[in-house]
Amino acid sequence: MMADIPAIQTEALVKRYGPRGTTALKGLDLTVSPGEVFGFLGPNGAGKSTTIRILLDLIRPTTGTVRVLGADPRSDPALRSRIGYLAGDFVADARQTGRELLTYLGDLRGGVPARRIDEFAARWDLDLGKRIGSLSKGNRQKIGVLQAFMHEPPLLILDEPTSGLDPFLQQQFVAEVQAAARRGQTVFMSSHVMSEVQQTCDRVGIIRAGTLVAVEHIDDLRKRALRKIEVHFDTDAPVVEAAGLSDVVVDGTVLRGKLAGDADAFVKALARHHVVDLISEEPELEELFFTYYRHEEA
Ligand SMILES: Nc1ncnc2c1ncn2[C@@H]1O[C@H](COP(=O)(O)OP(=O)(O)OP(=O)(O)O)[C@@H](O)[C@H]1O
Repeated sequence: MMADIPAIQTEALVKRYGPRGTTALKGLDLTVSPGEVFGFLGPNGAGKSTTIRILLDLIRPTTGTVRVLGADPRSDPALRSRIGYLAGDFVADARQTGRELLTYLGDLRGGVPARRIDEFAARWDLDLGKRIGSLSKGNRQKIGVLQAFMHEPPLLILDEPTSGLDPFLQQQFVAEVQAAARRGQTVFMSSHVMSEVQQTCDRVGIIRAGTLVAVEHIDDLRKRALRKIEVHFDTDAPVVEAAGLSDVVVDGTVLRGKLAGDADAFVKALARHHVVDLISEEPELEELFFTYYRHEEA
C-alpha cells in the first residue's frame, strides 16, 4: 500500500563536510508519515538545512540511507517534480518576470493550470508582471512560496520558508500549509517561528548537534503545556483545588489559574458550583520549545 510508505525516511544518516570538516549529522533516524505536517526544529547550526539538502540530493550523505516518497533521491531524477521545495533565501533569475519563471517551472513539473497561479498570486497580493530583480525580498519570497506550492506536490520540503515575510504573510503561509494538509500533502518544514509551527504541525522533531533529541506530537505538548483558565460563577468564586491546577487567583465572581495536563479533576471540582462561563486559552508552546533547546544544552 502506498499509504504505508513513509514520505521521508532516513536511517543512520551521517554527513561530514570534508575529511576534516564538521560532522553536521551524526546518525539521524527520521520518519515522516504520509499526510503529516512535521516541524523540524533546532538551534542554528543543528543540521536542519544539511538534512533538507540531502533529501533533495543537493548534497550527498557521507553514510546512511535516505528514502523520499519511497525512492532514493540519488537515483530518481523524476522525484524532484513530486516535491515542492523552498528555502528561506529563494533566489531566481533576476531578469525574468514572476510569470515567466512560474510558467517555466510549472512546465518542468508537468504543467500547472494558469488559473491556479493567478488565484495564488491574488491571495498573496503579488504582481507577476514585474521582473524578479525589481522585487523586495519579501515579494521574491512570495514567488518562492508560489513555486513550491503551485503544482500541489505530494511532498513539500520547506527550509525556514517564512524568513523575510511580514506577520500578515506568515499567517497567509500558515493558511496555505493547512490547505495543503487538508489535500493530503505531506509537509516537512524547518522553522524558528514557533507560532507557525504550533498552528500547522502534527509532530515536531528537535535536532541538536546532528542528532534527533526528541519527537513529539503537538497534541501531547499541548496537553502538557500550561493553559490559562478563567471561570465565571454566579456568586463569589469558590476556592477550587484540583490536580493540575495552579496559580489560582480569585477576584469577585471570577477565578483565574493555570491548568496542566488532564482537565478532568478540575471540571469535576467545578461541577458542584454554578458555572456561568469557562474560558481556556490555547497554550503557548513557545516556552515549552525553549525548555527543549535549553535542556539539551546541558
Ligand atoms: N557547506 C558547508 N561546509 C562546511 N560546513 C558546513 C556547510 N554547511 C553547513 N556546515 C556546518 O554544518 C553544521 C550544520 O549546519 P546547517 O546549515 O545544516 O544547520 P541548520 O540547523 O540549518 O542551522 P540554521 O538554523 O542556522 O539554518 C554547522 O556546523 C555548519 O557550520
